[in-house]
Amino acid sequence: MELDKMDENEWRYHGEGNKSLVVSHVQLSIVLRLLKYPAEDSENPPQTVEQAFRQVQNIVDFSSNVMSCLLGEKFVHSGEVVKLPLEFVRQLSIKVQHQRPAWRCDKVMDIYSGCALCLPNLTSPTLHQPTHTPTLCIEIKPKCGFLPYSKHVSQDIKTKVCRFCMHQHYKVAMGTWKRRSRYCPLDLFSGNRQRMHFAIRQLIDEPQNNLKIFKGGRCIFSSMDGIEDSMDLNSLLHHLRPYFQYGNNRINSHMTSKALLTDFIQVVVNALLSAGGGDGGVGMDRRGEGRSFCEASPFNKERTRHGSQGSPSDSVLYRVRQTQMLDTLDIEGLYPLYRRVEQHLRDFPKERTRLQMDGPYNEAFLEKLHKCPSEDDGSLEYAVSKVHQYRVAMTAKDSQIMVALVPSCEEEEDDEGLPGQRQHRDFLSSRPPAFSYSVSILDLDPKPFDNIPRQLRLDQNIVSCYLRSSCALPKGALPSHSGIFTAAEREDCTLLFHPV
Ligand SMILES: O=P(O)(O)O[C@@H]1[C@@H](OP(=O)(O)O)[C@H](OP(=O)(O)O)[C@H](O)[C@H](OP(=O)(O)O)[C@H]1OP(=O)(O)O
Ligand SMILES: Nc1ncnc2c1ncn2[C@@H]1O[C@H](COP(=O)(O)OP(=O)(O)OP(=O)(O)O)[C@@H](O)[C@H]1O
Repeated sequence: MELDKMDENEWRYHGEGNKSLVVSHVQLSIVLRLLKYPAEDSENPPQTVEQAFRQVQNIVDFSSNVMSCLLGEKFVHSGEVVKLPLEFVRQLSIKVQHQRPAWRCDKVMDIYSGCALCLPNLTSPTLHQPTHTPTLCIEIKPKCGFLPYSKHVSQDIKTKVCRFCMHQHYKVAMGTWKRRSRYCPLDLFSGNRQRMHFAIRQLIDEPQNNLKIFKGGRCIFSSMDGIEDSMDLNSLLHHLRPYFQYGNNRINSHMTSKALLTDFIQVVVNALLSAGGGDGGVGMDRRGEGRSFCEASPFNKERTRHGSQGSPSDSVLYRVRQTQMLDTLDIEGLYPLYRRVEQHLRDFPKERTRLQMDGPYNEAFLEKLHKCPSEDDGSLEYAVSKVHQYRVAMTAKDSQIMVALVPSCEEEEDDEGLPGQRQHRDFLSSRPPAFSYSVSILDLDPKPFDNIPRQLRLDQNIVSCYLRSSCALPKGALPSHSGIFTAAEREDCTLLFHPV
């Protein structure tokens, strides 16, 4: 890629989240991830070019020096900061505007700084021996996979029902989504194949922003139109069918939709549970802590034949969950420590730099993260360490897992994997046809220190809303798939939520 000869026609809209917009190159297997700003800032850039550059560099450093050590290098692609010509960025912004989902247009692409992150395109990895079959890619945003076990948790419900399942009630009440998802992260992270299968099936039924499927680098299944349902199961099955017609199925050219979906999910489960060997990151083993079932999950516990032992310690799920569990105190226990740090910074503003509240994310930061007294000794250092650990856990709770699959055939069995991606590659050799695969973790940006009060408010709102809506359900009734709150009640909700 020659930065001085950038042509917007060689790039297309790929996707976006809350903070960044991603475009992919039409030929090369790379993407550019550009910052987004609130639309009201579109006339005046909210930060200088230097600040934008620092922000993107911080993302790279946080990913490569911190998250990669915890999650395992093989899963993490930190990319590099690039400085793009402003005219190219402006033209690109115009070109992609009409493809952006309306619900994301409260933010605009940064057209002022020219800074972007260049990453390998994980939805269409280049193969040493190119195959004619396009890569199939599944992106899952699993969210928090454990129940808090901290003594600081004030509401018993938080130790029984997971944050995602409670949050679903709040999202529906607020009109974010029309229906609640029946996906539960504790099922996905359980390591139990039946529960994982069930979890992925629920994601397919109600993808929200937790599931996207790509074929040949193009998104073929998601609910990116927000509350308008855009996903179509039949169309997904149509795309999947050629990958799963095998043996007798191929000859008979008929495979039931159920069998097709079962095989597809099985391949994804295999990839999520598989190892990849090598480095495994440096997380703490907390597998035994906390309950492993969420009471709101519709998965019937009786169906679990062999219990849930947790995922293998070298799998992506294990690494993500271990890192999430650096949130040992829960937001309720963390908040007083945030206040301790905040008070100190108010008294000594220059300390913000020494304490690395906004980076740099280097070895010294990692050391602060690890060197934490086991008990609160009342020190600033303890509070800072815990705040840093919490922010790292937040990043892991909001990250995405990308599984890229390519059907493997004998001629390809000697190649060296999915190049451009340092992670492992293996053959999934169970009943469905063998696939070579790569697993990556995306969106490993640092979460700002100043977001912590918002986290506490959101936590209180979610719990209040859940308690209110679960009281509204008849005893023993399964959660319904419709909003519980009227517009007036929604207003009322806010009165219940305690201000911080
Ligand atoms: O707080 P949560 O759990 O709702 O997570 C936010 C996500 O909402 P979700 O519940 O996944 O739909 C939210 O995702 P959406 O915009 O809803 O797709 C963002 O990922 C947000 O992160 P950031 O502020 O952009 O860095 C996320 O905020 P952080 O809490 O990670 O800062
Ligand atoms: N390296 C990559 N290769 C392929 N696709 C990518 C890559 N990075 C991001 N994407 C796609 O772009 C989308 C948006 O990226 P990302 O999740 O990083 O945005 P974000 O704004 O940080 O998200 P969030 O809402 O969590 O803050 C992803 O969901 C994914 O589909």
